[in-house]
Amino acid sequence: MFIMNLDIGLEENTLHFRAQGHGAKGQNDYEFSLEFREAVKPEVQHRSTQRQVDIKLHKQTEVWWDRLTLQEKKPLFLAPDFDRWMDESDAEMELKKKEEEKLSSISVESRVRKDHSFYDTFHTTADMMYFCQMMAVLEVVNPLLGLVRTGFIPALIQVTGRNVILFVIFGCVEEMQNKAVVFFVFYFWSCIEIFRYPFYMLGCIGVEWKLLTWLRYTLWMPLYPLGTISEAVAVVQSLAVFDETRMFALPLPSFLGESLSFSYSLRVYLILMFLGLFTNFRHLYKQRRRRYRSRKRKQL
Ligand SMILES: CCCCCCCCCCCCC/C=C/C(=O)SCCNC(=O)CCNC(=O)[C@H](O)C(C)(C)COP(=O)(O)OP(=O)(O)OC[C@H]1O[C@@H](n2cnc3c(N)ncnc32)[C@H](O)[C@@H]1OP(=O)(O)O
Repeated sequence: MFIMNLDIGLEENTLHFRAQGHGAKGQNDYEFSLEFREAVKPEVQHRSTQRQVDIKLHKQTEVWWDRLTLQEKKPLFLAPDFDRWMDESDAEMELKKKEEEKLSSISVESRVRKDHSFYDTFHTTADMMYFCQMMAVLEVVNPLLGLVRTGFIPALIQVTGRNVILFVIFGCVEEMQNKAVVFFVFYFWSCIEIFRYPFYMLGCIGVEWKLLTWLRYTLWMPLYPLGTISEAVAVVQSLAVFDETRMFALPLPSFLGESLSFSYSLRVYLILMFLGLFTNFRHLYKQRRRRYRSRKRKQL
């Protein structure tokens, strides 16, 4: 049978079908209308093959219907497809299953959304971080001007190290901005500053809180290595991106090849990072000893 001139539509909850078919008995017109018992969604999907036309409609609300059509008497041509037939309890089960699937997809979605906030640290905090790190340049300027007794080299190592990570690795490489490592780097940086800056502020008005002083001179022990390790992870993760995008690649004379990837500079930087960690760790350890030794002497 060949089906031609197919015309299917839905008007006022009534399905209209019209087509011409060419089969064993020659050419025939086929036509029917079905008014549904309850409201159906206005979208009608249909698919026709040489043998049949499949029409798919969805109920407006997924509830059990006592019968399909508004008219009580079933049209003669209408026969159920028993492969898909469901009685009321089957339908209830199906609805329950769908409801459960919906609920579990909502909870997965909200879990994913929560995870997103973890991966979205950069976009939510970058502006604040840029501002703070630009201000942090003063930490290098202050000892130079003799305003504070901070070690110049340790301050330079710390500020330069953080700025390379923030402005170059995270700021310039979009692929890095959604990575979880951003969260860890920012977290370890911030953890110490919550105590260090209030310690300085109180120092300016000649106040000392013992617990705050202890935290300022102790927390760096776990935080500095953790901070440096997270920074190293960020640098390692960015190497491939620099290789691929050729961003900041150094142009070379043609006999040496096209360009030298920035990732090579970063490999050298990785070594400097651990030298920087060692220098600052030693510096902070000395500062701690000086602090507590001088206090003990004062107490004696
Ligand atoms: C040459 C460039 C080479 C580049 C190479 C790059 C390699 C980079 C690798 C770096 C890798 C590490 C990156 C960083 C990671 C992290 O930060 S992880 C998180 C943990 N971090 C920390 O715990 C470090 C915190 N930072 C610091 O402690 C300091 O910034 C410091 C410079 C490292 C150490 O400072 P220090 O010399 O001990 O001095 P101060 O604490 O600053 O104190 C000196 C005295 O001055 C007073 N003072 C200082 N600043 C102020 C201020 N703004 N206002 C008021 N007073 C201040 C301070 O109170 C001290 O006074 P006294 O108490 O009377 O001694």
